[in-house]
Amino acid sequence: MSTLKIAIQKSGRLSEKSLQLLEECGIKISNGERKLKAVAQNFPVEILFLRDDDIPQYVEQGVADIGILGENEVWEKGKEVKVIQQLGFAGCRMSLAIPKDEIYADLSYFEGKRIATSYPKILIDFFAQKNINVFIEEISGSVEIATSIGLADAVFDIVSTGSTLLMNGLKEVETVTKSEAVLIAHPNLTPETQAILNKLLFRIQSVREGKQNKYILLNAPNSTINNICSLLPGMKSPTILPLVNKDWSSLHSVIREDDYWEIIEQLKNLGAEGILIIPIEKMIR
Ligand SMILES: Nc1ncnc2c1ncn2[C@@H]1O[C@H](COP(=O)(O)OP(=O)(O)OP(=O)(O)O)[C@@H](O)[C@H]1O
Ligand SMILES: O=P(O)(O)OC[C@H]1O[C@H](OP(=O)(O)OP(=O)(O)O)[C@H](O)[C@@H]1O
Ligand SMILES: [Mg+2]
Repeated sequence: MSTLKIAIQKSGRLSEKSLQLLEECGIKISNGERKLKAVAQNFPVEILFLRDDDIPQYVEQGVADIGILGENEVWEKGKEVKVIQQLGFAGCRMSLAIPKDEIYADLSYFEGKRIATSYPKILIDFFAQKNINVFIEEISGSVEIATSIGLADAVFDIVSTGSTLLMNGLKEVETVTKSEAVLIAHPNLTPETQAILNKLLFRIQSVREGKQNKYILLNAPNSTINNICSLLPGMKSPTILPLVNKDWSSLHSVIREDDYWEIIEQLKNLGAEGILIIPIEKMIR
């Protein structure tokens, strides 16, 4: 029987969330300490635990069928792989930073400067597009230290909270791009592995939709229930149930996580009471 080979990061920023996603998709993996390969007990997948930098190459070669990694690594490696799904975690930006006391006006600051980075390809492409000449110092980690040790004039690296830059006396001056974890696939999967991938994608989609939405229950006077329904259209339409108090109803619906603080004010103004917002584990439209 065919299996889908999934490459995930062995240890690092993406490891825990990648495993968690597979578990939320109902895939049971028992990875013994230090094992680099695991077979799921209840779904035809094999997990390969790798360095994230190597994942694009393995997926291009077909050693792994799919992989989970930061989109930044996909751009940097430039391999022949398909990005098939944004995964909504490991969100970060890739920025240029310079010593905090430097005066900065615009990108022309970087003309002729030395920039330390672990992402030379992304940076070369960026400055080529802007017609600015820079010298790149490629290093594989601790990039933010480069200016203070005299290796470079500026750095280009991943930024999330900005605290690494701050601790190293740097300021962020340009965001070059934004990245998050993505699922990539080999461009030509066999029909059998593609069928397993389709099942997995369906599960990922329902987990992601679940996270992006909330179940909402509330009580409201019958006089305003129609107005409330138009605020909360739900998946098909809201459910309305009578309360023992004949002038009131209970309404059940689904609301997007991003919208609910906004809408809750309006619901309260329409007389809604006893509003409950409940997490959804999986959602299938
Ligand atoms: N501070 C951060 N906030 C959010 N996402 C991040 C952050 N740092 C890195 N990432 C994302 O996580 C990915 C993996 O980062 P990590 O630091 O674990 O990589 P690494 O040191 O290259 O690991 P490996 O040993 O597997 O090569 C990055 O490519 C990026 O997409
Ligand atoms: O803006 P911040 O929230 O401070 O995050 C940014 C830092 O996070 C990453 O490194 P990581 O901590 O993963 O260490 P690494 O050097 O092992 O990659 C990245 O390379 C930055 O250094
Ligand atoms: Mg790496």
